Amino acid sequence: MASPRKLIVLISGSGTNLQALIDALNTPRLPNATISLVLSNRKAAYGLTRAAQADPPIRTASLALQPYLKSNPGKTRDDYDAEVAKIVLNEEPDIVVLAGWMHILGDKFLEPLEQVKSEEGSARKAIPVINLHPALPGAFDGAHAIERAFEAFQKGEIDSGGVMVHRVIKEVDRGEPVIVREVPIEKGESIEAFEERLHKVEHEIIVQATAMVLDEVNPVSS
Ligand SMILES: Nc1nc2c(c(=O)[nH]1)N[C@@H](CN(C=O)c1ccc(C(=O)N[C@@H](CCC(=O)O)C(=O)O)cc1)CN2
Ligand SMILES: NCC(=O)N[C@@H]1O[C@H](COP(=O)([O-])[O-])[C@@H](O)[C@H]1O
Repeated sequence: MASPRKLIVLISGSGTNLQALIDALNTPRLPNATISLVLSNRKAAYGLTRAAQADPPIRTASLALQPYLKSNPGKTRDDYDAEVAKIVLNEEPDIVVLAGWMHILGDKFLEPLEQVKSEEGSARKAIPVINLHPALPGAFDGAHAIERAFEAFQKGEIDSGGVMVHRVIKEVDRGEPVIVREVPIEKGESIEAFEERLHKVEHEIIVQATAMVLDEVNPVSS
């Protein structure tokens, strides 16, 4: 059997989508795959506990922006992004999955992943980065998308929310969609009820999209 395809998962919070990926590892939904590292930009993220409690345990790391800047006087957000890229590239992953990673990544992260050098120094293919976003393409880019969609529904501006996994580019949430799923909002339902249905869809598509993009770069049969 070929060596397992390597995921790195970036998180900031509870990690329920990370858990969906963990639960799918080496099943027909995500065959011959391993999560080599879970990186959080918040050290208190419960997703780090989920990774540590996985069987087998998954390596974790955390690097928060503000403490990084405080302990490295003179360093900038770009330096932080470059450090995140270094951590990621050190793992030599097949794919990077942003699963609730709440930090906008700049060129100092994106560029090194676009031009990964092989041992001989020749450029080889990019490492894909995908992101889970709880909105339809172009609807509610950025943070707090669920709340914004629900509010727009209350105002009669939309009748459906949605979820997508998209490729990550510099423009936030504007990368090519990999999977898009509408999640209708029901009249009179609470935001909690809407969110619960939406998260269920997230937990499905994050696994499906990861498997799809993994198969593009390192097919399971290879
Ligand atoms: N270059 C890109 N970086 C990121 C993308 C992307 O598409 N391109 N997706 C985001 C995920 N995301 C929405 O899907 C998102 C996350 C966070 C923010 C944001 O405003 N972050 C603030 C800090 C907010 C906080 O710490 O609570 C910031 O980075 O200054 C917007 C969109 C991940 N990165
Ligand atoms: N803009 C990015 C964004 O809002 N991402 C959202 O963060 C949550 C992470 O949940 P989790 O930590 O339980 O996986 C998910 O709902 C995901 O769509």
